[in-house]
Amino acid sequence: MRASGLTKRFGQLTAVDGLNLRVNRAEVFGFLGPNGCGKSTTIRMLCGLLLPSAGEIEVLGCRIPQDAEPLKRHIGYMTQKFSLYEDLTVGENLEFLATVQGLDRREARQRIDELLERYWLADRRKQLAGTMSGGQKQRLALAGAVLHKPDLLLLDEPTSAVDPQSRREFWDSLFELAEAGTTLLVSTHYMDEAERCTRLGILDAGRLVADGSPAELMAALPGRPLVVECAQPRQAQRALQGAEEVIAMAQIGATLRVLSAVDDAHERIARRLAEQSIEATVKPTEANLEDVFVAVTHRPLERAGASS
Ligand SMILES: Nc1ncnc2c1ncn2[C@@H]1O[C@H](COP(=O)(O)OP(=O)(O)OP(=O)(O)O)[C@@H](O)[C@H]1O
Repeated sequence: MRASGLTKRFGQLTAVDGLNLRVNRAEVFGFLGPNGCGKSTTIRMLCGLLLPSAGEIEVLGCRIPQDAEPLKRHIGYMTQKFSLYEDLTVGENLEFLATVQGLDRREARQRIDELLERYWLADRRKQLAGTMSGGQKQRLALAGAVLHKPDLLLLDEPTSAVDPQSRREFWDSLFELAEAGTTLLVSTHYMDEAERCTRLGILDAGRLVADGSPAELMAALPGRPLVVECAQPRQAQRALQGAEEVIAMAQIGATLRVLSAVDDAHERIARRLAEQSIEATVKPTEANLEDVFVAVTHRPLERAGASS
């Protein structure tokens, strides 16, 4: 999948701004970014549901939007909001989708049986979809999205409404699909999910601000992360605000994570805090994706993942 100069304007707002993107076959490409940075808009353009204001898209050898119709048979799309029929049973939802996808009756019956088994839904076939838990609904939505064996699956924050255990199971299912050759593009707010992607694109205000494997992004981090442990992390954050050696800061639980580009940051930060009579321990720490996120978006993670 390739996109170049991809842009979407809604009136005065440029939601996606000149995005260049390349996703290779069987890759698990993660889209990471704060709320409203343009992830959903990009995904909707990539699967031909939304017309770009400018730019070119090529998916599985087809040009979007010109060839969007034949491409629909080869791609699957799953949104963060449950979009199946709550007043139909699990089985009826899949049967309906199989009809929409043009599967013949025998083929549909076989495929539905297979997917109900694979996604642990076999004993829920007759249950109304609306009465299932968040995790079960997402498994059903995934079964629906892969019913026609798409080559490319686009998932827009598929795990935002499910608990950590269900998220892990859901990701196991995604890797199973990738292993079988499906290309996956998945947007997420969660760092643990981002870490599992083979490649990541970080979006901020409609622009791609980082692109690479999690290891590459961490290696390219400008500077070294430090952890400041003190009784009042917010007070420490205020004391370091605007300091020239600080690239970015984020409060993580009871500690403050500080990114700095200078070699003697450790001593300089400890001195600044001492000058303001803030008792703190400053320690170097291993870089993680959260640091990359904070460095490229200049936003703390809590705010980025606060809603949806
Ligand atoms: N149909 C629309 N009309 C007007 N503005 C829109 C429309 N769709 C999206 N936007 C705006 O475009 C921007 C990007 O929205 P988008 O939903 O793509 O972000 P996102 O990164 O998916 O956010 P979230 O993580 O909250 O789902 C936002 O400012 C949003 O309000």
